[in-house]
Amino acid sequence: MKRETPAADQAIQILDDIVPRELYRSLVESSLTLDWQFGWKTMSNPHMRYWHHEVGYGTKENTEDCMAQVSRHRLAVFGLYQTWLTTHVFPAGTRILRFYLNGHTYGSEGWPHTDSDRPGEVTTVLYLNEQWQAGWGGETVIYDAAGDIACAALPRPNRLVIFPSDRLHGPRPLSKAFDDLRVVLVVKVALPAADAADEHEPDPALVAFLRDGGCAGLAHSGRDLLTHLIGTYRILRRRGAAEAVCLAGLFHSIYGTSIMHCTLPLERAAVRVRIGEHAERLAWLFCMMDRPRCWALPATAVPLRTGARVVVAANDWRDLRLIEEANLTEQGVLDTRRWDALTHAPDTAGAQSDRT
Ligand SMILES: O=C(O)CCC(=O)C(=O)O
Ligand SMILES: [Fe+2]
Repeated sequence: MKRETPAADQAIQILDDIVPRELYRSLVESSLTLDWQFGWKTMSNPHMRYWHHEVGYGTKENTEDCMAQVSRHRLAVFGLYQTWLTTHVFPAGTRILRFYLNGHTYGSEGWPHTDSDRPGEVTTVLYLNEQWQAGWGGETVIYDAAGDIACAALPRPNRLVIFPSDRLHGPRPLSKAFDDLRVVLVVKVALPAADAADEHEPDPALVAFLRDGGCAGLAHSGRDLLTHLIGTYRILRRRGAAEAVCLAGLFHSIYGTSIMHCTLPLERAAVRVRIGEHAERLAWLFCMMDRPRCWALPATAVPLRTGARVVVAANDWRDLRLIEEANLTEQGVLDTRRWDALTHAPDTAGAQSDRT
């Protein structure tokens, strides 16, 4: 009986060369420096063992966002990749549940499995081998409901495969002719529920306060300042940042900054009443700090625009960097070099809070 070729499976996407080239190269280079552990297994066949490096510290049962752990990895490029995924591939409100790399050699195999049985979750597989020959095998195969092959993707360089996590899938064995490590970067996400669209929006009363203060009339990064502030708030919410940090992000340049000189009629006391003392102080510090110079300096002597120096507490310093990262991401100007400077700047923050 002649079998019809199945129509393209809409739920599966194979995307070539969409990860920015510099980011991809950096991921490949980073994968060569990792401490790999052998013995990772797929529950569907525990006899099959392979190499593994965990970045997101999640498990299959995990439903919590692990973006913060990914950002804390020694290699900043993983944070950069998750930022790219959650701003360019997935909608606002997407949570990252798993983030790891697997390595297979000839003889160390995976096995067909599902990643989750919860609906609304999606698996992404990025191949990190810089060349691939068809004869080497190692395709990621995604099966249909009848257990037949719906899609087979060769692990080609800079190829990203995306499919629902509840679909049966797995890597095919490698040929003996392949004498290297097949490396995949796997990120599993939970898409936002359709009715949770507003979860990442700021309080309309605060937006009205900023608009009344003149933020909508002030040009910023090709748009107006209010749009930029709301975008920064959304990014921080997506990252799971604390409420005060998100609010500081929403107000982060209202007093002017070393880059943007503005004098909006916004009184510190009025802002404090609306977003709380802690958030206001973070916003004020962010405006006053001599950025970007301060990121390369220790938090024990943070230079302000006035020439004074203050001591910033360790937690506040980390939160201020998080705001800067969201601020630059929102403007689309965060490149690897800037990210590294932010995340690897001296972290010798002061023990007590500044009193400015
Ligand atoms: O290596 C692959 O092709 C698939 C990886 C995978 O399915 C997983 O890590 O859950
Ligand atoms: Fe999987």
